[in-house]
Amino acid sequence: MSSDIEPNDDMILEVRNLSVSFSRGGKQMKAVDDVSFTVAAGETLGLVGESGSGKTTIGRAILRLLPDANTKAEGDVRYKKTYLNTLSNADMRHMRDRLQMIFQDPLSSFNPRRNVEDIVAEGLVIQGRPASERKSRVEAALSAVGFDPASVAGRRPHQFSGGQCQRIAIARSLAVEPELIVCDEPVASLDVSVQAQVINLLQDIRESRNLALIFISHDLAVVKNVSDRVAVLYMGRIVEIGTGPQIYERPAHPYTRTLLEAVPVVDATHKIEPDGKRTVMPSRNRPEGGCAFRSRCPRASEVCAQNVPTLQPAPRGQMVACHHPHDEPAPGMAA
Ligand SMILES: Nc1ncnc2c1ncn2[C@@H]1O[C@H](COP(=O)(O)OP(=O)(O)OP(=O)(O)O)[C@@H](O)[C@H]1O
Repeated sequence: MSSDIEPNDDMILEVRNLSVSFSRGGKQMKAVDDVSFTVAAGETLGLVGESGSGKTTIGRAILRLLPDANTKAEGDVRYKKTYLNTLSNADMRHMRDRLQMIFQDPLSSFNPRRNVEDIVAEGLVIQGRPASERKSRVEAALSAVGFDPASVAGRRPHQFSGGQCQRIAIARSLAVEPELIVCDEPVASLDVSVQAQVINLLQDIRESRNLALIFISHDLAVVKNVSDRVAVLYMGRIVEIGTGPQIYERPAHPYTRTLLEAVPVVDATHKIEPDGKRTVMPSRNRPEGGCAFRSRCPRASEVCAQNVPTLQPAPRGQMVACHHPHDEPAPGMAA
């Protein structure tokens, strides 16, 4: 059986055994723990998990955008034949033409004194492209995200809505013609109607350019329609990874089911189970040994406290890290 973490011919990105820890007050805190996955050309991988599960850290680690001072990253990140983790800072800067990242709050990444044309041209200036080529590439990128270049190029970022700013950020990424974009919660701060527009835009661009996307969200529903495969993260580890139908129709991990049922979280330390019981959530410190989800898991048994579950093939073909995976369809799904 082919595994979701095994490379294939179309694969352009391979993340293998990635771990990231931050030092805080003299202590090491592991934000990402032994994560492996691949992304193929033109594929969208959804990366889902609740706040603090390590999604942004994975995205930043791929592009080497983590702060050096308090960060320790281990493992390999391979883009085609190049191990990004071994590159000099200068070579990595060049590599960012191929791999880009967009963020939840694009406005904060724009220089407010610059106009849209200069913002979209930023990567092209770093590449040393001549002015005439910059102009035509900026126009093409702005058109690709649905703007009339002549009417927006001279305006400043604060004159645009949140959705429009995200489209400018997407145009800035597209201008350097990347092959992969990490989209970190790109619609989380937008109105629902605008969310759909931005998601549709990303889909269209992906299809027309055979772009690969890593689409980060805390919400499984948001990534459902955009992802070919979905990886579910819990406390820095992938607990389940598979295709859309595997994850949404037959989720095998109890945590994936919790996310799908959208159980309301009361506060940071308690949540309400479907039967109304309040469950204490584990602290951000990973429990020693065993499965990190066990204190929230209705299926937990003794073995869950003893052994860390590793990703194994589930009957429906996805990979799941659980000692007691589900095999029945999700509630409301046909068998
Ligand atoms: N630069 C940093 N220094 C110290 N700790 C950090 C740093 N960046 C992230 N962390 C910690 O690492 C853990 C994972 O954070 P991360 O932002 O990757 O999670 P996330 O899943 O993207 O969450 P969110 O959806 O809230 O952004 C968190 O506990 C966070 O506080």
